[in-house]
Amino acid sequence: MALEDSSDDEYWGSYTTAPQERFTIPQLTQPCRPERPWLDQRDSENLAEGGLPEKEVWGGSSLSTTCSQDATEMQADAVISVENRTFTLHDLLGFGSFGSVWRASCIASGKIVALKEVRSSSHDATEAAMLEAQRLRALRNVIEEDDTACAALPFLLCAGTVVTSTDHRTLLVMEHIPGAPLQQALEAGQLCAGRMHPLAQAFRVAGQMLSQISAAMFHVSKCFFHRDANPHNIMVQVMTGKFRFGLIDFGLAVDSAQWSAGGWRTAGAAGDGRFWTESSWLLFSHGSEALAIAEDLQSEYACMIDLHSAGLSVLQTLLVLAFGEEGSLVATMWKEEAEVFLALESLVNVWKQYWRYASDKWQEVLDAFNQDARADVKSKLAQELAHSVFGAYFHRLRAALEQVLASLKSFCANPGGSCQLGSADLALRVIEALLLMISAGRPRRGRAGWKEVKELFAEV
Ligand SMILES: Nc1ncnc2c1ncn2[C@@H]1O[C@H](COP(=O)(O)OP(=O)(O)OP(=O)(O)O)[C@@H](O)[C@H]1O
Repeated sequence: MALEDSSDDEYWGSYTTAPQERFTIPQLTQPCRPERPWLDQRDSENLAEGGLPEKEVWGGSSLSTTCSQDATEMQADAVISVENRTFTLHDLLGFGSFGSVWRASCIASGKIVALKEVRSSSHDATEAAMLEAQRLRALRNVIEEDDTACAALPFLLCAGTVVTSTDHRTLLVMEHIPGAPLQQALEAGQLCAGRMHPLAQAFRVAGQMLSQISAAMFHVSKCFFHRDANPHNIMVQVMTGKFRFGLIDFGLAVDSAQWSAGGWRTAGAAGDGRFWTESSWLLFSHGSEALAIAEDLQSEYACMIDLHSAGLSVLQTLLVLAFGEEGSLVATMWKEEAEVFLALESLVNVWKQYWRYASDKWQEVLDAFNQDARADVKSKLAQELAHSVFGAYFHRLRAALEQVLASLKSFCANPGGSCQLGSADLALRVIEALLLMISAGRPRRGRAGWKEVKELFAEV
């Protein structure tokens, strides 16, 4: 089977370290950054052919480019100008692979914003930062007066590039999404229950996450596939027992209509492999021709990558909160709920196996990426038929979810006992949503899938 040229691979952001044995959540530490082959060759050709004329880059307002010998250093209290507006930097929100993101305030309005700095010495990297700005600006147009959805997205406020004597500095000023990345919040135990039973808390968090993310993604999917929707990029804020979720980092987003109509053939797999579909692994290991002749998997790749990765993120959150990092059963079994607990226990066991396998494979990919041995790892994964192993895990996860669903239905049919699940009805909806989202190579869903999930949580 012919392998794709390695230049088709897109950059996987900050996922240079993957967890080893823990089944739960990615490690926080992200020490080394590889090179930045983040723009795939064909993208860069499109850009070079004039795909983004300078004046149109920012979707309406012109690109602000200034020349300077010396760009102001990013540090607390520094005053930074972007497109005729000035901002004071406060504190560092995070490092991405491409730069730092600061909490800042607009001096004129006092509005709190997130200000991302991307420094680049290559033309391609600067254009990719511009492309991200363009996507963030386009996001605003896709929201149809839906406040919940708006709150969850980092709309662009303004952007510009400073050309210094040594490099280009692109600044993106966007809506500040409060809170912390989900992965970080889970590790720090920020979402754990107070007095509530961990299972009830797990379903409550998962329900709110599904409700808010589906409301935002229902709109976003009209325009984009995010391609990296996972606990690194899902933000969560805890506010007196409520959770506010958001989605950041549209650096890998693609036009969803073009993508579903075949555009997927021209880009490599992107994002964090632990949240990929079977079809993403097939594309990565065997190349796009192999995916082109696998009808169902092609359809999955063309329509379901965000649903699937967000679904796995919710499942991980649910299980980490319900069972703790070791995946052990903390619940005292009550007779009425015993069947549900047993089904959940089977689910967590399959998840642990899945997570160990996915983490190992992803680590192999990252190691190869850092050693410039991508063709070798693809060939190894192709020989092992790794995509089929992923597919088998997704079938097992879905079967375990079906079991939980059946046990919940029978529990709901005979109510009366003590309920540590909190609301059994909410638990049912969470599991139904996960079955809509986590894919085992099933055909088309796309926006329809987000609509179905959104409707499940309409009144939550
Ligand atoms: N709009 C925002 N509001 C609040 N915090 C943000 C926002 N955007 C980014 N951050 C913070 O900055 C960090 C890095 O941002 P981002 O992921 O966009 O950078 P990146 O260089 O694209 O990273 P990656 O390596 O993940 O691709 C995030 O993990 C988050 O903590």
